[in-house]
Amino acid sequence: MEVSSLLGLFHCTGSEGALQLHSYPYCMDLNRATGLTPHVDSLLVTVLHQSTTNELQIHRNGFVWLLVPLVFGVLVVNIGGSLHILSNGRFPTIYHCAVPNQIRRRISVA
Ligand SMILES: O=C(O)CCC(=O)C(=O)O
Ligand SMILES: [Fe+2]
Repeated sequence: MEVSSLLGLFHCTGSEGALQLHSYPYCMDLNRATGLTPHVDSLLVTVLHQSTTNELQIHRNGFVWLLVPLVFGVLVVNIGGSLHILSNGRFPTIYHCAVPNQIRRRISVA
């Protein structure tokens, strides 16, 4: 399916989207901090920049959480639930979360 067709389904006019800024203060006691709880993104795609720490985790094979490596200058693309449905699962969405760091504040832009 062409991107223009997908945008047509959502009645996008070419400038739809949202910018989310996340700041996770450091927390020495991780039992007292939740970060961003496990979820799937709902829209087509999320483009994420992790600036300081690699506390983004993805859920694989139904039981294991993997850390997404922090690579300088690299953006993470999360497939959203809408794209999962529209592509009949060809582009599967992924369950993910962000946990706080014990010594450094985490900042991300999505
Ligand atoms: O801060 C992060 O790394 C995760 C952000 C996220 O999952 C989102 O904005 O949907
Ligand atoms: Fe997300």
